Parts: sequence; C-alpha cells; structure tokens
Amino acid sequence: MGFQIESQISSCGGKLLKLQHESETTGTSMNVNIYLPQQYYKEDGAKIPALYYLSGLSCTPQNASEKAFWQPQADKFGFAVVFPDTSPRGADVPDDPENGWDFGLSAGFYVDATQSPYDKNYKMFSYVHDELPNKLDQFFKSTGSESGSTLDFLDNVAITGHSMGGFGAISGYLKQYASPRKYKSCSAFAPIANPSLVPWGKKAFGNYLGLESAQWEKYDPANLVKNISNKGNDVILIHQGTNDPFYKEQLKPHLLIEAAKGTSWEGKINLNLVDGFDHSYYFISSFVPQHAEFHAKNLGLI
Ligand SMILES: N[C@@H](CCC(=O)N[C@@H](CS)C(=O)NCC(=O)O)C(=O)O
Repeated sequence: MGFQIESQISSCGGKLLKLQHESETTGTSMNVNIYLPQQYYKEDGAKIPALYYLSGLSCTPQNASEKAFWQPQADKFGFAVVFPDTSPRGADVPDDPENGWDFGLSAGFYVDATQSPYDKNYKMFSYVHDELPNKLDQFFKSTGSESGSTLDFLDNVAITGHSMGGFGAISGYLKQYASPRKYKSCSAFAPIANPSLVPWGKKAFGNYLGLESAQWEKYDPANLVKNISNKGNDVILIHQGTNDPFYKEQLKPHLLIEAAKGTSWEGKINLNLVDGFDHSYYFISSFVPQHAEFHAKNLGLI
C-alpha cells in the first residue's frame, strides 16, 4: 500500500512532501514528512541517500521540518531527510492515563511495546527501522523521477534525532550495527543517553516494556555500547547545551561516556557541551550544519 501525498511544499531548492499512509506495524494511519533536495529534481541520475531525523517528546513531523533548518544542508550535500512521527495516533490508541506529555501520544520512544494495552499500536522501533524505509523505497521506485535520480532509503542511510529521538537514533544505530549494517552514521542532539536511569525513560520503559531490566537493556545505549563492538573508527556525534533544563535530570550524556569506558566505543562518542544553549530548535538548528557535514562524509557525499 502506498502513500497519500497531502502536500508538496517548495522549500529551499527542493520540496517538502507531507505524506500519510496506513501502517500495518502500528495498526494506524501515520504521517511522515520527507525533504527531497534540489539534486533529486535537477541532477540527472543522482543517487540520493537518506538521513532519518527522529523528533523528541511532544513533536509531530512538523517541528523539525519547520525549525531545524535541515533543508539548506540537504541541498548543499545532496541527501533526503525523513521526519517520521513520534508515536501512533488516533482515537483508539491508548494514551498516558496521567495525561502527561512524556508518555503515550507523541512519546512512542522508538521501542516495540510488549505490555498491554500499548503493545497493539506502539511498535515504533519496527515502524521506523523496518516498515517505513521499505515502504518509502517501494513508493519512490514506483513513482520514479523526471531527472532519473534515485532515492536510497535502505542502504546508504544515516540517522539522527533530538532528546527522545536522540535516544531512538543511538539505540537504533547500535541495535542494527552488526552485519548487515543498517546506518552509515549516527548523531544526536541532547539525547536521553541512559533512559533506564532517568524519570522519562523509567516511565516509558516501565509501561511499554514491563519491569524486567533485561528488556530495558535491549534498548538502552549505555548498555548497548558494552555489547556491540565498534568495527573500527565509527564515531557517534552528540551536541548538548549547558542551559538545557533537562540536561542534568533527564538527558545525562556523561553516563553514556562513562558506560563506554573500557569498551570499543571509548573515545568514539564525541560529546560536545555547548555553552549557553538550551533544549529548543534554536539549539538544534545551530548545530545542524555540523551534523549534516558529519553524515555527508559518512554517506560518501564529500
Ligand atoms: N512540554 C513542552 C516541552 C517538551 C519539549 O521540550 N519537547 C522537545 C523535545 S523533548 C521539543 O522538541 N518540543 C517541540 C518544539 O520545540 O518544537 C512542550 O510540549 O513543548
């Protein structure tokens, strides 16, 4: 089944497509935005890799499309950007019984829930890393492009994200690091670096995954770095603002650096503490150019 194109908006040198589709994984209709760079429309036979951007708590695909300023960078280097939603949605989808914004709708945490009533729809790990890329591949192969350019959503791909999405990006990258490898590179903006130990993570993991620590460890980056071997010189790039109100209580990137000590990831997690920046898209957009260049190198674009 394909995608409905809800709108196509000219942005910078390319187009932002707002898409909607029925997901078998979540059992709901899902929204996703995709930025197709200028090379897709103007360069004959260009091969265009994709960068997946996972948003944070309370976001839809719109937040980053409007405020992260990926588009000029995508045009500069020639990659597409995929902005998935942060959870399944709909009247039948269970939400946070406490009505919080840190769990349930807009807070799927990019894991596959195993606990009732969330296990029916909250399958965001499989959705983001499996169903969505495969469906995008099929859809854009079937529509083709006038320039003969092709989009690669499956092989030459990279991943990044913010806060809950920063966790989702690092977790997804590490979980699929072994052969056949999925993402060529990973970066994160203010990630929830060790979710098992902080309130946002404990609430989400407890409700989605149950109370067994072994289930949490399958997703927690601070555990994954201990079990997955860096194949060489792969680096995870992280930026964290020092004025971020969530830095000390919820994000704790130092715990990931600590966890990596004595593992193959020691010295390979490039944590940049940036003075004065907060948690907002003013922070994210300030460092998007550095992250874009990092991914462009790993995607073979420069
Ligand atoms: N409760 C607040 C704060 C949550 C928050 O800061 N969310 C971050 C991700 S963890 C975000 O990206 N918010 C949306 C935005 O800034 O556009 C809200 O709903 O905006």
